[in-house]
Amino acid sequence: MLRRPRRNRKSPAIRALIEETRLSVKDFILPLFLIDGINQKVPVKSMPGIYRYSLDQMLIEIESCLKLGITTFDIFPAYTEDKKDRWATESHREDTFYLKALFTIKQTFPEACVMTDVAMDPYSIDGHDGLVENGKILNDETLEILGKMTLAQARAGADIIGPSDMMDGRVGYLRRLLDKNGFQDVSIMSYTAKYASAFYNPFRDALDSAPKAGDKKTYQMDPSNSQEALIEGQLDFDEGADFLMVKPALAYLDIIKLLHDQFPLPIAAYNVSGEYAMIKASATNGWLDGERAMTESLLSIKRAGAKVILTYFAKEFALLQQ
Ligand SMILES: NCc1[nH]cc(CCC(=O)O)c1CC(=O)O
Ligand SMILES: [Mg+2]
Repeated sequence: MLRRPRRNRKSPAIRALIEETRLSVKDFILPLFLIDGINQKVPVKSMPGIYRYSLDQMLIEIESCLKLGITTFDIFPAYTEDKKDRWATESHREDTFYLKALFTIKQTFPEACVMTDVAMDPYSIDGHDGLVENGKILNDETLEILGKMTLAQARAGADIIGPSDMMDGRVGYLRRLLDKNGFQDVSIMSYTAKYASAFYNPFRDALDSAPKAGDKKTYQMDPSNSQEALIEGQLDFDEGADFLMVKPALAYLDIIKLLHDQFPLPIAAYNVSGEYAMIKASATNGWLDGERAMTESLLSIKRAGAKVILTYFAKEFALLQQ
C-alpha cells in the first residue's frame, strides 16, 4: 500500500493540521424570543435551555452573548391572541413592544447586529404567513402587509430583515420599498428555500403561532424537491437578496451545497427548533452525547457550504469555547 490515509489521522496535531472545517462563534446568529412585560424569562417546554424573554431580561442575555463573541441576534416576538387579526395589523402599528424593544436593543448595544422576522404568522389570527381568504393564501396582497412590517422594523433600527414567509416576489418588493424610503443599508436575508417541515413545531409552541387550519404547503417547499431551490435562489439573487437561506438545515444539507455552488452570495442555514429539540431530548435521556452531537451537526452544516448558521446552540457552543 503506497497510499495509507490513516497516516493523516495518526495524532491530534496532524488531525488539527488537515482539519478543513472549523466552527467559530462568528458563524452564528442566535434566535431569541421576545414577550411583552417585565422580568419575564419563560422556558420553552420543547426547547430545554431556551426562553421567552421580556425586554429587560433579553438585554441581559444579549449582553452576556456579546461578551462571548456572538454578534448577531434574530429576534422573534410572541404575541397573545388578543393582539392578532386577519391582517397582522399589530406588525406595523407604531410603538408595539417588539418595535420598541428593537429600538432599545440597538440603542443599548449599537455594536450588535439585529435581525428581524418578516412574516405574518406571529400576528395573524389564522397562524399563516400570508393573508388568508376562503382558505387561500393570497400572495400579492400579503406583499403590501410585509412591506409595512418591513418599514416599521427598519425604522426601529433593524440591520437585517429576514422575510420568512415564502411569498413570491417579496425580496424585490421589499428591496425597492426599503430603498425608496432611505433604507438602502438595511440588508435582506431571504428565507430562499424554506421547506414545509415537521421540524418547526417547537418554534410554533414558543410563539403560539401554529396555523389554525390547513398547512403551509402552498407556500413552503415540498421536501422532495431540490430543483425548485435553484429557481428560488435565482429569483432572490436577481431581486437583490444579500444572503440566501436554507431551512431547515440538517435534512437539507444537499440544498445548502446546491445553493453554495450556484450563487456567489453568502449562504445561511437555519438549524431549526426541531433539530435543536431532537438533540436535547436524546441527550437528556442519556442516549447520545449532547455536546458532541451539537458540534458534529453544526460542523456538517458549515461543511455543506453554509457561511452563516442560525442556531439555538450558539450560546452553548460559545460557552464551550471559553
Ligand atoms: N415565519 C414563520 C417561521 N419563522 C421561523 C420559523 C421556524 C424556526 C424554527 O423552527 O426554529 C417559522 C415557522 C414556520 O414557518 O411555521
Ligand atoms: Mg421565493
